Amino acid sequence: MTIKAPALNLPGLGADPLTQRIKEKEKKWKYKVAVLSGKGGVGKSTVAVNLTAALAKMGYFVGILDADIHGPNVAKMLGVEKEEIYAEKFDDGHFEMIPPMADFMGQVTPIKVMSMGMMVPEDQPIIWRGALVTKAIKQLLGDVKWGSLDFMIIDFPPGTGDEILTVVQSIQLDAAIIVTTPQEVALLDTGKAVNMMKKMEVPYIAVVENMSYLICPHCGNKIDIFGEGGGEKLAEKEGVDFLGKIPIDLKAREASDLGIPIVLYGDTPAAKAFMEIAEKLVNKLKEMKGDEKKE
Ligand SMILES: Nc1ncnc2c1ncn2[C@@H]1O[C@H](COP(=O)(O)OP(=O)(O)OP(=O)(O)O)[C@@H](O)[C@H]1O
Repeated sequence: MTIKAPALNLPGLGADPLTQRIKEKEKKWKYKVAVLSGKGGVGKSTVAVNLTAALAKMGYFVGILDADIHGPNVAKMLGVEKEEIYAEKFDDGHFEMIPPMADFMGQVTPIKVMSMGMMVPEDQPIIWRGALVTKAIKQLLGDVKWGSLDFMIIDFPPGTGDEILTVVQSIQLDAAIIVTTPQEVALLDTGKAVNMMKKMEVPYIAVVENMSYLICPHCGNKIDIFGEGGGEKLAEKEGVDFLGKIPIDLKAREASDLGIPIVLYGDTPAAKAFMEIAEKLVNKLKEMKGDEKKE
């Protein structure tokens, strides 16, 4: 007896339950923003965490997904690294992890955090190969009880690898924020990340320049140690937006080690720059989606 052949149940074709769950969850996230960088160490996670905290400070409900499988630091930067993660079991047998909320000095914030670092045992080295990366990222999107969010912020590893591809193929990103520093070596790689986002047809692409200048702690003067405008010129050349510059903040390391974002740590020039960048981003996204602008 022959029967009509069923379609192959391949991941990515929309037939598998995890892909379906991601699609359902995505409907409850208003704005989806990726934070990435061409080069490592430029402060991408610092920008992702502070953008998240700035949005929370503005009254938004924010989820942050740390998709940096090689160096997941977001949870530590938000002070939730040692949390025990609980999960809910569903009737069909799948589990969903419950993301912890970040709290600073006893005050709970509207920030839900989920990081690869929380989900893999610290004492077991994992060799991250393509299929593993894809599965892990998809689980962090679809097997987490994210609920309704104003913003879903995703922090990626540096470069243009599998993690970004998986996310872009799984959900419809609204924006990609590409972090650079003013140095030539960083700018070269930043151009590649911008072009990847263009190829992926992400609707809004913008560059942020981190560690751009120093404010002299004694005299309050701005010191341009790297010369002017590398990130801004690159954005202009590539035809994407430039969202702003963040100065070197001498309190950044202290804040990061304490698990407190700079924007919640003190009234520093970097904190002010992060708030301005977050406001510009909110206004841009609202404008794009035809939502009411923040005054
Ligand atoms: N504006 C800033 N002023 C001072 N220090 C900063 C600033 N931004 C980031 N840093 C510091 O630079 C270091 C690297 O930052 P971060 O971990 O955010 O970079 P990254 O690009 O995410 O790194 P990776 O390549 O590992 O993903 C950290 O010690 C952080 O505290």
